[in-house]
Amino acid sequence: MPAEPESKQRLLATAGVSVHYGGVRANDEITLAVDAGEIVGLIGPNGAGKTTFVDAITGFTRYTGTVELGGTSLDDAGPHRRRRAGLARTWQAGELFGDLTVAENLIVAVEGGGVRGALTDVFGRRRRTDQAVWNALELVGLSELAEHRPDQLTLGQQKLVGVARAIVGATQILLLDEPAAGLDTEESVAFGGELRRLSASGLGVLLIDHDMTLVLDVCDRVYVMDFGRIIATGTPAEVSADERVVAAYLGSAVTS
Ligand SMILES: Nc1ncnc2c1ncn2[C@@H]1O[C@H](COP(=O)(O)OP(=O)(O)OP(=O)(O)O)[C@@H](O)[C@H]1O
Repeated sequence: MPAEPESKQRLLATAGVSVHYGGVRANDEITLAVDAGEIVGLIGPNGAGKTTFVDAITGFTRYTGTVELGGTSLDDAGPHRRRRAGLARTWQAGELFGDLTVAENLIVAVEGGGVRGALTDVFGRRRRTDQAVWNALELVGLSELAEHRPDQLTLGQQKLVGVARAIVGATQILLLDEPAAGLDTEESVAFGGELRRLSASGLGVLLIDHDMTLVLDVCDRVYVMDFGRIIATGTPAEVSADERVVAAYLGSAVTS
């Protein structure tokens, strides 16, 4: 077997991940990898099993198979330990707190325990949090908007706050579940540029989105899921030319 190129550092590796919901085989033997600095797409029709996969690897739903981060198994770890190990996710409905500033939205996420507890925490802990919050905002290019409220931001910027909120603290892999939903073409292009900048910092990104232009533009590799299985994988050019993928998902939208 050919050796992996030395420059690639494997961060996330799953093997044979399967999830059953009653009689539904929501994930069927999913084997997938994300390297440092890489953006990997996971696409497929509604109900294909994409969110289930994120739920499984982040420890929110039971699975069989194996999930490793940096060569260490996470299979016995709950969601909090997986997050502390460096696996971060966004949620499909990732609304921000409208009454809090951008920075406060991140502080609440990292410290938990409610808004008041987070904002009145002891001095030392706040300082560490402030640094982590600042770093996350820097990574998505929003540090100048830290004291703004969400309604003073464009929708694209609000989406980036959601990304920053997910990566506060040590993060190796970022799992993005439909992060560009609702963005217009221009905002989606700008969002994609920020994702590329973010991955260039060494983060591995798994991007789930129905915006095919975004996925095919920013991803290094793409996995295509249908009925819980991976039906194709390759570069954006390879998967968009794959007949099975076109039949299952892409239709004429991308090929035209
Ligand atoms: N908690 C659950 N209990 C039972 N069935 C579920 C549960 N979550 C998902 N499913 C089923 O598992 C299958 C995969 O759903 P999933 O939400 O993972 O798909 P998806 O690819 O993320 O879809 P979408 O693109 O619409 O978000 C579907 O048949 C769904 O109805």
